[in-house]
Order: sequence, then structure tokens, then C-alpha cells
Amino acid sequence: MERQVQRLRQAFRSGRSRPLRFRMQQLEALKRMVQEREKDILAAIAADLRKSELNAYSHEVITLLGEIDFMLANLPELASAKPAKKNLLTMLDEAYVQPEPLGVVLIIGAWNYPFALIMQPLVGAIAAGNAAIVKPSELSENTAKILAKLLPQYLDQDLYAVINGGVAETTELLKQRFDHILYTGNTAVGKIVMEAAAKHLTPVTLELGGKSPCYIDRDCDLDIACRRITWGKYMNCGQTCIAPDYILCEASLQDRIVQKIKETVKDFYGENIKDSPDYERIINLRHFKRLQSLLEGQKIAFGGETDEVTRYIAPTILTDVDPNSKVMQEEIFGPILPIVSVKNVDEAINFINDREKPLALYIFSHNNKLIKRVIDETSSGGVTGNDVIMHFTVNSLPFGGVGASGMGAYHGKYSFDTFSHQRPCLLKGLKGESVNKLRYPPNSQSKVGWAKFFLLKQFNRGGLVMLMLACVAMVAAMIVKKYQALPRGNALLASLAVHRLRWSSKHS
Ligand SMILES: NC(=O)C1=CN([C@@H]2O[C@H](COP(=O)(O)OP(=O)(O)OC[C@H]3O[C@@H](n4cnc5c(N)ncnc54)[C@H](O)[C@@H]3O)[C@@H](O)[C@H]2O)C=CC1
Ligand SMILES: CCCCCCCCCCCCCCCCCC(=O)O
Repeated sequence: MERQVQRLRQAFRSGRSRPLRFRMQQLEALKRMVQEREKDILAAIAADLRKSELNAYSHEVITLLGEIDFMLANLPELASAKPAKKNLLTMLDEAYVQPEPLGVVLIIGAWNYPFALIMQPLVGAIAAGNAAIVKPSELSENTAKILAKLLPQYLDQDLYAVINGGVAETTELLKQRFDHILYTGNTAVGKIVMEAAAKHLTPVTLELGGKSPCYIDRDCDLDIACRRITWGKYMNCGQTCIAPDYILCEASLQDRIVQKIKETVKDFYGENIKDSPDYERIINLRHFKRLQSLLEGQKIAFGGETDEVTRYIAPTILTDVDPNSKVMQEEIFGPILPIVSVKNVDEAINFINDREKPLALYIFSHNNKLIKRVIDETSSGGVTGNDVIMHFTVNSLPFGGVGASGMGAYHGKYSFDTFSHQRPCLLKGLKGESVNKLRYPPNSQSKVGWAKFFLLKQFNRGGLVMLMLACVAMVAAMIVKKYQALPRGNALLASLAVHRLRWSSKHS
């Protein structure tokens, strides 16, 4: 592994990954891979999650293609140097922020969207000019294998590598020095990743999970709210990090919500849910048993059927759920939807704020003021009002957690920024020493006054133009009156002195 990382580092140092043309070529190659090998990719995802190929395409490929297209269209602008505002001392210099690649980055993915969670960050890493190692989840082994097979066929093999394996391999990998790590997965492993990264002072982006609340207001179209929630909760069999984890609502709404979700489940998946091509299965037996245990002692208002052999768990709703019960203590990550009653929106806000900051927050209401109030008085990675999941699909929004649900963000521009260093550059000429003298020792009260003026004085546009004109006029006057004995820098200082005197009298 050490050799592999070193090989990538050498390739990165060669500078090959930096030119925009090269980055664009690699992104085009990724897009070609997705298009030419679509069948193989969808089959792998389907095998891992018993997902229909249509759903695999909708859940994992569409947003990825959107991400690649975004980067291809915006890379020249994203990678360009951005001019920076200057102060008086640097007025004649060049100041800009130049994004630069970080180096060799590591991307560790989770199994629930096994293709997208590797590929989307990889798009950002390539766009920003890095070399990258990707480590797909071992739990989604078919997708892990197809990634290891296809990526080297399409991408530069010295700069981008796939390493497959489980805990042992990832532990070994994490001993290496990387320039950034983007990890998607559970919070406990997030801590392990961060600890390993700290040994090398490697920055991390942690895309973690949590319990994403969904508040349904009394003033709401329940039919629509329940249809959208049913879609987002049971998609991928509830194994979506931003799935609504539980519902908060007034007790009087509970039965109607159950009824409407029940009807929607029938509309979506038919009478026999097990036969629906749109309903997935739990990834493995460990998670199946974990989910089964969350049902113990609960009031099951709908669903609850399980089948260990196929790891099927029916879309399930739990009512009158005690906030202290196990199902409310951990992220569910499965098709179980608890309803917890609250008296009103104030109690809902307190409920949310009493717990770890979630990855997503959903609020359903006709009342926009109420939605804004909940947003203002809580914190979460992201928010969607009157829908679920959809903020993930908007690549102009940063996607990421806050607090226990993660740190950092990606998607679109934010992916590019995550994998870049924003390098401040100030380019000065070698003239102007007469002004520079003001900062060289020995210091004096007068020099401090000058330093304050140069660094603290704020000019608006008009003021700056006036100052420039004053300087030009002063220099011109000096030349005309043949004050050649006075050096140019001093002429400038003379002009500035007038401004400084005026300014100092106001600020002393
Ligand atoms: N914020 C986000 O974008 C997303 C967050 N998630 C969260 O991920 C969780 C589900 O994923 P997991 O079950 O964690 O997926 P997982 O079991 O696939 O683990 C994630 C990655 O961590 C590695 N890993 C596991 N144990 C490790 C260890 N001890 N040391 C080093 N590496 C290790 C795995 O090999 C894998 O590549 C949920 O909490 C979910 O909310 C999932 C998808 C997206
Ligand atoms: C008019 C037709 C519109 C079709 C829209 C399809 C939208 C599909 C959205 C799919 C989102 C997938 C979310 C994946 C989330 C991955 C990370 C996670 O939360 O675990």
C-alpha cells in the first residue's frame, strides 16, 4: 500500500494531473465509462442491493452524470485565479487567490449508494487536479469489483487507483499519509478515520449519518406530504443517509399520516411488496437483525413483516413511540418509520435541539414563516422544506453534515473547493522602497501612524479614484516645478500625507 501511495505521489509531483486539459480529459473518460459500461455498473449495484436497474440508474447515475457535466462546464472558471481586494499598501501589486490541488487524496465510500458515493467525490478530486485512491465498501462487493475493473481502463493508472478490502486493508491504508481524506459512513468509523488522519495532520471531510427529523405541521397537505415522505423513507429500503428517520407531529395527525402512508405504499409497491422491482433489501444479516431488534416492544401500526432468508423488511410505521426507546436512540437506516408526538412546533424545535445535529431536516407546512422559523431555530447538515432528499440533487448546494453528522461538504463547486487549497498570492514589484521604509526598523510613533493609515484606511471607489488623482497631480506638479531633488516615492508620500493627516485627526 505504501508503494502504491508513493507511486501516485510521484505521478502527482510530475505535474501531469494539473493542466485543465488533462483534468477535462479524465472527466470525459469517466463519463464515457459510465455510458459505455452502464449495463455492467447497473448489474453490480442491482446485485448488491437487489435494486432494479432503472432505480440504480435513477439513484446513482443521473446525479453523477450531472456532476461530471457541471465540472466540464465550470472547471475553467472554478480553477481560475480570483482577484482579491487590496489595501493601500498593496494597491499597485497583484493579489489573487489561486486554487491548487492538494496532492494525493483518499476517498472511502459506504455501501448504500456504492457507486455514487465513490464516483461523485472522485469527480471533485480529479477536477481539482489531485491524484486519488478510492476505497469502495466491502459490503457492496459487486460494485467494489466493477469499480476496480473499470476505473483503470478509463483513467490514468498512475494517478488514480482503486484499493478494495475491509477493515484490515482500510486500517493499513489509513496509516499512509494523504493530503485529504473524504470518508462516507457511520460516525464511529468517522472518528477512527479522523484519528488516523490527525497523525499526519491530514484534513478530512466526514460524510456521516444521524437521525434526520421530519416535522409535519397541522397546516399542511397531508396527502402530498405523506407521498413525498413515503418515497424518501422507503427508497433503497430506508438505507439512505438523508432518509427522514422519524416523524414529529401533533398526536391528532398520527392516524391520518399512518393511513395515507399505507395507501401510498400500496400505490408505489402494489399489494405484494416483496414482488415489487422498486423495493430493495437490507444489505446484510447484521443490519437485518439490528433492524428487527428495533421493532421489539413497539406498537406497529403498519408493516412489520420480515423475512430473514431474503433480508426483506416491509415498509413499517411505529406509532406513539417513546423518545427514550432504542429506535429513537440510533440512526435507523432501514424501512422503519417511528412517529413521535409533540404538542406544537416549539416542542418539535426543542426535541430536535436536544439531540445531535442531524444530517438533514424536513419540514412540511403551508406556512412558509413556520418553515423559516424551524430553520432559524435549529441546526442540521441540510434542509428541504415540503419534500425530502431533494437537496441532495441540487449541485449548487453544498452537501454535508454538521456536528455529529459530519464536517465539510461536497457536490459541484463545493467538491472542487474541498479538494483544493485556496492559495493566497501577492505579487509585488521591487520598487517602492521609500514607502516600505515605513515598516522597517527602527520603529517610531510616526511609522505606526503610517502603518495604521495604510492598513486600516477604507476607501470607497470614489475615494480611491480621488486619491489616485491627487497622487498623479502631485507627481506631475513636482515634475513641472522641477522638484527633482525630491525622490518620486517622497512625492507620493507627500500626497498621501495630506490624506493621512485628515484621516488621523478623525481616528486618533
Ligand atoms: N453523509 C453521507 O453522505 C452519507 C452517510 N452515510 C452514513 O453511513 C452509515 C452507513 O454506512 P456504514 O455502515 O458505515 O458503511 P460501511 O460499512 O460500508 O463503512 C464505510 C466505509 O468505512 C470502512 N470501514 C469500516 N470499518 C472500518 C474501520 N474500523 N476502520 C477503517 N475503515 C472502516 C469500510 O470499509 C467502508 O469503506 C450510515 O450512518 C449513513 O448515514 C451513508 C451514505 C451517505
Ligand atoms: C421528473 C422526474 C424526476 C426524477 C427525479 C429522480 C430523483 C432521484 C433522486 C435520487 C437521489 C438519490 C439520493 C442518494 C443519496 C445518497 C447519499 C445518501 O443519502 O445515502
